[in-house]
Amino acid sequence: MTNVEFKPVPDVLPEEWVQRAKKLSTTLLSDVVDTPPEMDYRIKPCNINSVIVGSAVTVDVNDGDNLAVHHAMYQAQPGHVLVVSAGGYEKRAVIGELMASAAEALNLSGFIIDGLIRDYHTLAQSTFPVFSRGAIPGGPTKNGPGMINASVFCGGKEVVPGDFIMGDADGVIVLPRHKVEDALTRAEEKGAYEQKRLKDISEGQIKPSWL
Ligand SMILES: O=C([O-])CC(=O)C(=O)O
Ligand SMILES: [Mg+2]
Repeated sequence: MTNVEFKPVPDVLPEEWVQRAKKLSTTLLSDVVDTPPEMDYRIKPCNINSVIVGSAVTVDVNDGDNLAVHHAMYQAQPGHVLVVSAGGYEKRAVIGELMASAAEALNLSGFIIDGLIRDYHTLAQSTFPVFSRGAIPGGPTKNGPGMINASVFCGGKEVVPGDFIMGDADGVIVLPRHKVEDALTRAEEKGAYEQKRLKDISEGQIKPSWL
């Protein structure tokens, strides 16, 4: 018996969305949606080069406890992002290099933690995406309780299981699935405009035409 509760695991994202998003950025997607999609700006990647795109598997934990995160890792499938609602707790880490290594071996897409991590030196050099509010030496308890795949708040944003998650050096955004197709198309258009502007700047046409 465990004191961790489970709800159904959401679908992964269509691979086409993942590939299109990986050519874009959180800033381009943020520019084209009407409601601010960002989590708290302090949730950042351990490795500045990390890019994460995937479908949210949510985990709700008590302060500094990670029992439910362990369970969620073995429920999730390749293409899932583990979104851990850890209440911004600042006295213990929720995961470290052992859990990140196991998640990578399971081909999960990465972690978004509304709390702290440890083993930062390793995670800062790892290509496996881990986003958090920072690092602390103290480790988690493993007592539970916890809830997997209920709607949660993470970094001030509601995350519904299966939501589109993207993170990069600028932070993490969350989109409900019904907004993704349109957002990708509009972000691609904005991206093409920005490429054109950069080319113009490099060729000496510095002042934008709209000014
Ligand atoms: O002990 C833990 O659960 C967290 C940790 O340091 C690791 O995953 O390496
Ligand atoms: Mg460790």
